[in-house]
Amino acid sequence: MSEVYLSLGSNLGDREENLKRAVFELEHWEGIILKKLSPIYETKPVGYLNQDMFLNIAVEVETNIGPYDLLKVVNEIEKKLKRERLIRWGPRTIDIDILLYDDIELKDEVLTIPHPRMWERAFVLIPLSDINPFIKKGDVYIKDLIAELPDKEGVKLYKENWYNGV
Ligand SMILES: Nc1ncnc2c1ncn2[C@@H]1O[C@H](COP(=O)(O)OP(=O)(O)OP(=O)(O)O)[C@@H](O)[C@H]1O
Ligand SMILES: Nc1nc2c(c(=O)[nH]1)N=C(CO)CN2
Repeated sequence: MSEVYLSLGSNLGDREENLKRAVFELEHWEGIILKKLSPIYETKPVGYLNQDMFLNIAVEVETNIGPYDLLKVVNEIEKKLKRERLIRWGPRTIDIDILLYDDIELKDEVLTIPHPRMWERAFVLIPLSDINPFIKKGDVYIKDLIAELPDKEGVKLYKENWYNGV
């Protein structure tokens, strides 16, 4: 089994319900074991600023599904939650990014792991550090990366203990 960390975000529709439904899908997917969930954070949009606030979480799963097939699972769950890609980095009911998959490094036209922008995003690293503060980029712990990120002020705790299924 592999240890995988995911980042989930929603800023369209019932954001919390979208996150719950996505986690429910992951939890009940064959070959995926839900291990840890972060609290929910409300976060200022980065990249494309003219959109509503996001709710973001990080999730740890164990899985025997390989990285490329896991991406297909992620895309299927996004489709199930009616994700539409209207504007790059724009509003979405749900977005699921694969952050880390064991210690593998992948970079091709389909999949890049570690996720290429995770280290510069407080909305990713703050929930991730709740799950595992010992994750490092090289020799640097993520809490020390967070301290340097300009968007860390835009990440606010929204709700803890928000999911009953785990
Ligand atoms: N680690 C990854 N996790 C999820 N998708 C990835 C990853 N690496 C590459 N991709 C590819 O990126 C494509 C576009 O992803 P998406 O439209 O969700 O980008 P985004 O989430 O809006 O922006 P960002 O990638 O900056 O978070 C996906 O269809 C997928 O093929
Ligand atoms: N706060 C926040 N900003 C974003 C997010 C997100 O999940 N949260 N996702 C993006 C594209 O993946 C772009 N910008």
